[in-house]
Amino acid sequence: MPKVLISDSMDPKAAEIFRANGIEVDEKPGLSKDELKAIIGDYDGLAIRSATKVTKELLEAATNLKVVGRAGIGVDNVDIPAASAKGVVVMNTPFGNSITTAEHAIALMFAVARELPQADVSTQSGKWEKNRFMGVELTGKTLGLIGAGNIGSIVAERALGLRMRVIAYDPFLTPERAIDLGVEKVALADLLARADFITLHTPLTDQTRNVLSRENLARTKKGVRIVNCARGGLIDEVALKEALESGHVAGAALDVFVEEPAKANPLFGTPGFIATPHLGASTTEAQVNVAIQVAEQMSDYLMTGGVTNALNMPSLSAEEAPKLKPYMELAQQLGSLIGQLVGRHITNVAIEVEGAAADLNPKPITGAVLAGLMRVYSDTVNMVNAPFLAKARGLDVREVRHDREGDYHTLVRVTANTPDGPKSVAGTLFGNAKPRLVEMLGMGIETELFGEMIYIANDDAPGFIGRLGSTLGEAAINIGTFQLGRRSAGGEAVLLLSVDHHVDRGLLERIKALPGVREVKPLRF
Ligand SMILES: NC(=O)C1=CN([C@@H]2O[C@H](COP(=O)(O)OP(=O)(O)OC[C@H]3O[C@@H](n4cnc5c(N)ncnc54)[C@H](O)[C@@H]3O)[C@@H](O)[C@H]2O)C=CC1
Ligand SMILES: O=C(O)CCC(=O)C(=O)O
Repeated sequence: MPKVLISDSMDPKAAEIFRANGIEVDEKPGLSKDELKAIIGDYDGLAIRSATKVTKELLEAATNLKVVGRAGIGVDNVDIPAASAKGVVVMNTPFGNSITTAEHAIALMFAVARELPQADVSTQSGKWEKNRFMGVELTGKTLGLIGAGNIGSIVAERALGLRMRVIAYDPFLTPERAIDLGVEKVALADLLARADFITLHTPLTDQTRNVLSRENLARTKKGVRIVNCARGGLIDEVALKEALESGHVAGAALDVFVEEPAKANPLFGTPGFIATPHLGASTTEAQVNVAIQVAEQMSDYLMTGGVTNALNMPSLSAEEAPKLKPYMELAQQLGSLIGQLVGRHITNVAIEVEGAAADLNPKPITGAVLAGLMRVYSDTVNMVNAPFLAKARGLDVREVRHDREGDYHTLVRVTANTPDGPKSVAGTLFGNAKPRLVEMLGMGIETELFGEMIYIANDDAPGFIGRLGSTLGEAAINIGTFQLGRRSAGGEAVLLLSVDHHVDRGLLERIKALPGVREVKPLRF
């Protein structure tokens, strides 16, 4: 039974869903880094929000971990390259809290326009400072969105409803989408110069870090009001404090900070400044959404291999997964066979699909071929880390999709280029479900690939099979299946046999010494 740890506070629905799926679950929010490291080795899955930091160090201790699920959007608390290298899938829930976070941005925009928190503190302290709190209307003002993805788009929609004019800086926003949203796509400099309000909705990346730097803050319109419900690090906090103090920025509301939890921050106490403790996603609705979604996605992966919203491997929809599963098994077997045949001498690999296979998403098939192939380098390789391992080894991978109709209704062929020339293997599915090898090194041969097998290349000559049978019999090795293929009568032949027992090196040497044998290799699937 797989085990999942929920290490941040999460709606109880998550644990319910894990249990309903036959997964054991422990809920331990608030563990220290060392406490988490000490127990993480027991778990197959880790469900988190933003407090848990999934570092390289934690991943090294996570010897059984298969999946990290982020109940939320931002994954800057997960070292994704390290997770990928370890073969751990990282998933998020990209939509569950978008409306809630957009609403928080709108709420902060109102709060900063009318200084609501400051007015509340003043009023409850017995002052009646009607003249102190002179606000501004949102109607007719220009809102500048930095980032117009899911959350930015919802903010735009709401702001247009409030009769604001919306301009957006987002290099990935297409002109068509901008028209659909009713926003004007602008350059950053234009946005800074024109916006009365700026809200930020991008992830924190090397490109977005400090997007509101000291220089860019200086380029904003005097009296601008700024809201950040995305990530700390998008704004230079010290420069923002100084801009608030000088009056260049009239107000700022931040939900996110460079250092979180933000127990102390340069901005605290600055006039015109409002803070919330990373509450963007904190509504009952959003927390239920993300808890359900993350638990369903993780359960699906742990119990069936289905992949949704993964950040480091191709997704497999519930519709695609059953169709792709036998292909992935076939692809993994073919990758494994070619890897075992040619060892580490591969410089590039081509994965060709034709017939029914050509209509499928090629990425999972490629991932599975590489997972099989890269086993020659590592025992811990899987679909997640195989493409990274292949890249690290400088393996050039090509996907080819043929429209032609071949001899088989569906076919996957894997060709590896080696210093001795190209070597290929191909397979099909019997009954759309059972993987079968149908071609090996250019010769037709039909067999399942399973358990312990022996590959022999030999001269096609009378008496060979008898001698081979006797050699195996003398070693008390029982043959399970036995398949032959040959290039031409009396020419090169290949033989694939499955055996019920492990074949030791001595026996392989004796087979190799038989007359007519060109090559012998043990295979394991
Ligand atoms: N405060 C909170 O509790 C929450 C914060 N968030 C934060 O909000 C961020 C945005 O979330 P979504 O809208 O769902 O993500 P998204 O991926 O749908 O949108 C992000 C947008 O940023 C744009 N972008 C990327 N690089 C950019 C750049 N250099 N300059 C300008 N735009 C750029 C992208 O093109 C994309 O349209 C998340 O990454 C997360 O960090 C999300 C949920 C809750
Ligand atoms: O889980 C939370 O409260 C934070 C949500 C968040 O920041 C995100 O989804 O990116």
